Amino acid sequence: MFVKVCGLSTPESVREAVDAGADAVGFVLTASPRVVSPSQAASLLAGVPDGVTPIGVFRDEPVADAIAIARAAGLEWIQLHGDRSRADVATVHDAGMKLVRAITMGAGQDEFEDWGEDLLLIDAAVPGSGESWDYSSVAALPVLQGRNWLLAGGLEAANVGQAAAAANAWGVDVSSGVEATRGVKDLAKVRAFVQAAKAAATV
Ligand SMILES: O=C(O)c1ccccc1NCC(=O)[C@H](O)[C@H](O)COP(=O)(O)O
Repeated sequence: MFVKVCGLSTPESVREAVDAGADAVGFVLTASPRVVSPSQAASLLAGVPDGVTPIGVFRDEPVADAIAIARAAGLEWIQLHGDRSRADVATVHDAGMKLVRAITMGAGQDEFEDWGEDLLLIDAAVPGSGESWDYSSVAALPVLQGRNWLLAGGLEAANVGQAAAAANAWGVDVSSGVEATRGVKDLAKVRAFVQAAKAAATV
């Protein structure tokens, strides 16, 4: 099970996620209680070893702005939430970067198709809100079979195994479920989440 821990803003939380075995870490570079500046993201990157993928997270920014900000932070992967097009995917790849394309569970059928992104992320209606949804609603979608995609929205250590199984997910992403208060990561919750996700059955 691929595990991403998102919304990290301190060296301690990066270290905990990495030591626990996370495959990817997310730095939010858009308006959010978890926002970090490009220079903060750049210094947090120092704690991310080879083999763990650091990802810059954006919501409604034009794709060119997201690319420029991510570059300034030294990031090669970006996660784009909001209204996106196939052309945006090409723009990210033309810039030599990799893309996590985030959609909501209620997205139209076309958005679930493979647009050539490197990873798809299926999230709750409001990203980073901690809201859960009916994870089983995507389990049998033919368009997701054999795809690398991440389940997000309302996950925590206590439900990640069941949620991933219900959705038939390839990987998972968490933010709110590993926080003490909004925007403040709880290191014990980070570790417990990664361990629970890694112990869950993989598709
Ligand atoms: O975390 C935010 O505040 C945020 C703001 C704008 C766009 C994306 C944002 N977060 C993305 C994520 O952290 C994850 O992809 C996911 O939505 C986590 O959701 P949850 O575990 O329910 O907080």
